[in-house]
Amino acid sequence: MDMEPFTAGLISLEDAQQKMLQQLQPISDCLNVALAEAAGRITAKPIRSPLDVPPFDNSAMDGYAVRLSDMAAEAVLPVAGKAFAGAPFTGEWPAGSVIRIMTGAPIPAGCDAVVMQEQTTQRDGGIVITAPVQDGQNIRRIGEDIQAGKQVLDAGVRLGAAELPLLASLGIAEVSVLRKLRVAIFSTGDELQAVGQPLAAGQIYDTNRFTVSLMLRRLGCEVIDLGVIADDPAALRQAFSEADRQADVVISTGGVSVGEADFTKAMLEELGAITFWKLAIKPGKPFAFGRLANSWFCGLPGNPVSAAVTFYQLVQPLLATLTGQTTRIMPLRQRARATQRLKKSPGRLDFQRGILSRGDDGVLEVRSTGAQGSHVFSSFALADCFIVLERERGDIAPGEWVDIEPFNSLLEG
Ligand SMILES: Nc1nc2c(c(=O)[nH]1)N[C@H]1C(S)=C(S)[C@@H](COP(=O)(O)OP(=O)(O)OC[C@H]3O[C@@H](n4cnc5c(N)ncnc54)[C@H](O)[C@@H]3O)O[C@H]1N2
Ligand code: MOO
Repeated sequence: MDMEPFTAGLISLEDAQQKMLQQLQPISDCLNVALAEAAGRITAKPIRSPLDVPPFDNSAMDGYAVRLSDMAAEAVLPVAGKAFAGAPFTGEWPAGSVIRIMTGAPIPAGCDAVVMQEQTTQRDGGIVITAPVQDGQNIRRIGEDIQAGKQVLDAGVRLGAAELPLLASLGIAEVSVLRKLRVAIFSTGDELQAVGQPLAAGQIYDTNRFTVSLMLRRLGCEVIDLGVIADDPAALRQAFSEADRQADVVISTGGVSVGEADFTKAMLEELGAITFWKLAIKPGKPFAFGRLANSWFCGLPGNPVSAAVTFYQLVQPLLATLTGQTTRIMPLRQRARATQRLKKSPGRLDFQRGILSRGDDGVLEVRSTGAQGSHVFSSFALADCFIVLERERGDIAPGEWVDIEPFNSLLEG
């Protein structure tokens, strides 16, 4: 097979993820926050419902509350009163009559069923029911959705628009969440200039610290930004130590390959211990992971696409695991049909950037964003998914099936 050179000895993404995640112990420090402040936070404990939901039997329809014993063909039933959501019927309910009832209103005592308005006609100052009535129809029973005491959320759940309204519906005003993870970041490279400053000859703008800090904030972390560190062992040693003192996780970018100004891996070996270095993925090969005295260390490659891809594929599951999350740790993969030729050298697992669409036959299809170099960040701005191409595969022909991972909120606008 025409293997890409220099891929022997690289570890697979799955092995790397497993080696990394199995070492981690989730944090446990927690605090109570008001529900309105809890978006993006992670539950520290399972949450149980203090209430039955619904809290009382109520009507699912606008119509009439009836007793089955009052039902008779063609009978004209007078309306004895009204029940609204928030204003129950509390009077006497004479035999042979019905109660007008609105959706959400408490079911009057003795009521067997609710008949929707459309299945009645008005006659002689009362109503006639025009369809058969089943015992219990259109009544939403107390506790039908959630019973008091039932666990509604696990520990380790990120609170978003699906979870917070549920807690609001249960009247839970405060929730116990994990403290934010503290993540220290720095970029390495003598060539890097901060955005907003003019570029001198040979300089480029620091993209990676922007990417990493944005993704960390989206994941709800507290970011400790140590700036740009020169390609100098003494400066790096100091940055590593300062970051390790302050953070749960330290993330650097650049200097992790084999060049003469690449000191990241040596620093990790000097101040801590390497778990692995060099993955069989493209982009992102020189990613390094290990332990410092107090924190976990991720050395992301300098190329901007490589830094973003390794953050997405490795740092994201690391942060999720450190906060006790157990579901949706890995990006979801699906199959799609390639609409065009995709260039691929065997040897590494490729994460190419793609654009999804539906074919005329309704099948999910994917096309490339174009140039896939690990310095071509414009490939992200056009893309809405990764095209994940297995290690051993070569070029993909039009019509072949490929794995895709739709971008999650880290990469979406
Ligand atoms: N002889 C070899 N050379 C390289 C190999 C290899 O296996 N053997 N691997 C290549 C791969 S793959 C990658 S990825 C890069 C990663 O290198 P480093 O992590 O050491 O990164 P640098 O050399 O510092 O920078 C690479 C590239 O990216 C630019 N860069 C760095 N930081 C930033 C930043 N914060 N924002 C924007 N751009 C950044 C930097 O200027 C370089 O152009 O190594 C290959 N080489
Ligand atoms: O594998 Mo490196 O991350 O291209 O470009």
